[in-house]
Amino acid sequence: MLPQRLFVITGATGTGKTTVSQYLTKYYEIPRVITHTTRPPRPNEQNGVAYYFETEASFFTKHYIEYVKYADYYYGSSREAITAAWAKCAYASIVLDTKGAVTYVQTLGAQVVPLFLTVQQPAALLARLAKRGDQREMISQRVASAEYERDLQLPLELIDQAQVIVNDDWSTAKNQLDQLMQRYGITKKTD
Ligand SMILES: Nc1nc2c(ncn2[C@@H]2O[C@H](COP(=O)(O)OP(=O)(O)O)[C@@H](O)[C@H]2O)c(=O)[nH]1
Ligand SMILES: Nc1ncnc2c1ncn2[C@@H]1O[C@H](COP(=O)(O)OP(=O)(O)O)[C@@H](O)[C@H]1O
Repeated sequence: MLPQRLFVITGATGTGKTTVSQYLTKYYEIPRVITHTTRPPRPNEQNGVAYYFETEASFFTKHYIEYVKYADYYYGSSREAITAAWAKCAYASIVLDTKGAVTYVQTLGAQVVPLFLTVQQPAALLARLAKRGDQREMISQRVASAEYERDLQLPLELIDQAQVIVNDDWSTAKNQLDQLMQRYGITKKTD
């Protein structure tokens, strides 16, 4: 039986975490663990697909491995959700802020494969967020947050552990992901 592994995808807003998780689902059939948030949905985000969208009252009725406050909203992930993803597949991915990524490495140890996404010029992220359809006030609020600033840097706790993916160019990042999947013996399903 394959060992159960969790690809923890982390990095600042706009660096491509969701894009990477969608790529792993589409081409490697790796399901993403859906987390909970009190942030309002963006255009095209569906409840139960992008996140479980919660009110502050409903958020605190769930059982979390960890939860964080990020740019004024709560985000949390449950052990039940990971167990459900692993029931479908030996591998799963989850998209977390760097604080959550560190907690996962410390809690699940070798089962976690952290991927840290970055870009050489963080200023380029603003245009990506606008193109994604984020509202201007939400972009300003996000980039002004201490969490955004923090997540631009690889945390000390992940320095020897994380695969760093510089996502300036998507085809280069994709190649790096394909090589990583090969190393874990995970075959590409479609091209
Ligand atoms: N620690 C933790 N972080 C989460 C969780 N769910 C989402 N996040 C992170 O919260 C941050 C904000 O997410 P979001 O508002 O969707 O912004 P995005 O990074 O621009 O897509 C991102 O770094 C997400 O990876 C969670 O359950 N726990
Ligand atoms: N290498 C890239 N070059 C240009 N745009 C990109 C690249 N990778 C992702 N994007 C786009 O940037 C936006 C933010 O990516 P996303 O995956 O939503 O980031 P995150 O989940 O980290 O906030 C999306 O519209 C996505 O399509």
